Amino acid sequence: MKNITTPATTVERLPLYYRYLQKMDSQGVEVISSKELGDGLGIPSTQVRKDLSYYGEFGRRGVGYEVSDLMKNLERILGLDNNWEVVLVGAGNLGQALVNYGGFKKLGLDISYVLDIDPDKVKSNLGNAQVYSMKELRRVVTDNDIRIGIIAVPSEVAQQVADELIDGGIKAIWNFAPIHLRVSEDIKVRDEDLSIGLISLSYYLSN
Ligand SMILES: NC(=O)c1ccc[n+]([C@@H]2O[C@H](COP(=O)([O-])OP(=O)(O)OC[C@H]3O[C@@H](n4cnc5c(N)ncnc54)[C@H](O)[C@@H]3O)[C@@H](O)[C@H]2O)c1
Repeated sequence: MKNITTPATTVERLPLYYRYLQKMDSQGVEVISSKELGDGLGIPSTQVRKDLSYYGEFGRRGVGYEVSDLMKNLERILGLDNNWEVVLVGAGNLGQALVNYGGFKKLGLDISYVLDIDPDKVKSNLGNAQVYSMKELRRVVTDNDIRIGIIAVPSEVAQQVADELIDGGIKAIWNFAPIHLRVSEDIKVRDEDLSIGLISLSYYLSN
């Protein structure tokens, strides 16, 4: 696999391809061209072909890609064939919305464990997950060999929560708290800030 030099922008587009293929598959589409795939996502077909070429030779010239075959390859490339169990810290407004969203599970990403510091929330159920006390963090993470954690706590405590997750064995963090987390190089952090999307729309309307 040539993904050592794969540009980050290509990696960001792979989930879009995968999701679109899932949609096409559910509609019974068996073969798709790079043009159809690109048109569905607003991405030039040349870019689609280039992105996929980092990972091998998929599809046939003049015919296109077999949808199920390309999906399987993307599942492998994206690690979605692993069926990751995910731990979420912070059963507040955002945490509840994330747990209740059914789309992650369809991608093989299951928010199976939720932790919170609030005793009123501990032992309650959130979606299919039970809420655990923070005292149980290490046990939950190590016993279940969980590698991915989501942070949905106030920013003042996010670093401390990140440290606790990492101590427990978490290797990748999806961080929704609006702070920059300090972590060692072997930990992958993905910051998510929905307000940036809204602010950028405000910017475009103002300029
Ligand atoms: N990135 C985004 O787009 C986005 C959108 C909304 C909220 N946020 C951020 O997500 C975070 C949560 O927002 P919210 O609206 O759900 O807040 P909230 O107050 O509704 O929920 C926070 C939860 O974290 C728990 N908590 C507090 N300290 C904790 C600790 N030390 N350990 C474990 N749990 C702890 C609280 O008990 C509560 O259940 C905030 O940092 C907020 O800024 C980000």
